[in-house]
Amino acid sequence: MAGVTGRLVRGWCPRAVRRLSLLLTSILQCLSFTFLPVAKFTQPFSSLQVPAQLHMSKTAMGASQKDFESAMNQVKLLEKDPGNEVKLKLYALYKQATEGPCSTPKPGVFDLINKAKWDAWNALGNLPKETARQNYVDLVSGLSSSSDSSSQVKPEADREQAGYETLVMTSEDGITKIMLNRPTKMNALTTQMYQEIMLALEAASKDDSTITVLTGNGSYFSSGNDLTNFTHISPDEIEEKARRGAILLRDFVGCFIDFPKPLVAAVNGPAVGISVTILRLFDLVYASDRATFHTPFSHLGQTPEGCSSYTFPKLMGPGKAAEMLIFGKKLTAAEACAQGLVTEVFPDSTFQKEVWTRLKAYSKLPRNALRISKQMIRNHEKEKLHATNAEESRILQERWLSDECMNAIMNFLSRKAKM
Ligand SMILES: CCCC/C=C/CC(=O)SCCNC(=O)CCNC(=O)[C@H](O)C(C)(C)COP(=O)(O)OP(=O)(O)OC[C@H]1O[C@@H](n2cnc3c(N)ncnc32)[C@H](O)[C@@H]1OP(=O)(O)O
Repeated sequence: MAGVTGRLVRGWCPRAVRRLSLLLTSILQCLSFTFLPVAKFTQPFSSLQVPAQLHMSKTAMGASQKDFESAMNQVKLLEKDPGNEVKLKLYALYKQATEGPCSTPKPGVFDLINKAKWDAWNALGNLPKETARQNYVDLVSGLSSSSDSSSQVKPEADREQAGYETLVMTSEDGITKIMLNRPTKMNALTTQMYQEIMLALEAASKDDSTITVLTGNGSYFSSGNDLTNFTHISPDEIEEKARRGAILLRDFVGCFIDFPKPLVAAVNGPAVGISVTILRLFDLVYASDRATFHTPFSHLGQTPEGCSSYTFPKLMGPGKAAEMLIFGKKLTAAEACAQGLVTEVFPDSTFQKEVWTRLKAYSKLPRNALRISKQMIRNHEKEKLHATNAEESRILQERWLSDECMNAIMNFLSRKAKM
């Protein structure tokens, strides 16, 4: 070590050489931690949760305390992460079986994980302790057998993460891919989808991957907010729905603002509304030349979100931002690239191959350096982004109650009926 340092700094004073040598030694020590093998995933889920609908099959007999304890031990030995949804079910059943119905105060909206756990437990209502215990045992037994069989066929690196209904989440080659999966509805974002994306981002931020990618299944990246989110609401519920929608929007966009690792959008096709505005919160945006970028907010009686009222004028100047955000001008992929919204455009025929080859190469770069550099670039404006997000959500809450907005949504929904 001292020899290497000595060669590097020939001609320096001995004290400086000693200091540099010490510094290099400590850097190498730190790096050695980075290369330690990742411990096998055996995180205990004992504090986590079986669905209420996991019927009453054996409930009449009831699982014994011994069966229950043995199921808790089995959970700790699971080799495959059963996914967030199942973990939440395990958690809720465990709490119900041991403490009875949920009576603790509801965690705040920003406390995402504890709120999801509280919601799952609370959803079990007055399910009797014995039934919860039996359902827990049934669920774990199902998990153990499926984990036995799946481990024989699926390689560790390519496991699809269970528990999402509107997404497909996979981790492979240091890349976690979150794929929007409602291709027949152009990946329009339902309330459930916003929530699942938040959970997926939370999981991706903590997993071993280097890069996280958001993409769409089918011909669209996403057609934005699902306009049916605004339907089936009785007049006395409207204000409460708008209030909750604004909270959901703020939390959703907040997850992108705070995401700690390099985040890439692989825009496989047209993008509309919120799926366009959040792109400025990604570190790289790769687009197929078939993609278009459309924010028809005024047409819908709505206003910009995803921090675009701040990021777009800063990126492309107020005039170009106004064309998009106020007048709803749709950009081609090449135009979006010229405005800096898209990093690079690829021919649709080679989009997948080129993007994934590029990302696989990037994912081999030192993970911590990528993460720290991303945070250095992003930290400057985080506060401003959160303030913008809160303001945009507040204004949209009012817009959703306006006649302009309601009429525009009714027009869209009645369009098919008129055809
Ligand atoms: C709490 C969060 C708030 C966040 C606020 C966000 C603001 C926004 O995102 S605003 C943008 C909202 N999105 C739109 O305005 C797009 C609406 N959709 C369309 O204009 C067209 O569907 C589209 C141009 C995307 C595609 O047109 P086509 O190629 O003609 O396909 P179809 O219209 O036949 O679509 C197939 C199928 O999907 C349904 N669909 C598509 N997008 C949406 C959507 N955003 N909301 C609800 N449903 C959507 C469409 O109705 C069709 O369904 P079926 O009729 O049942 O086949």
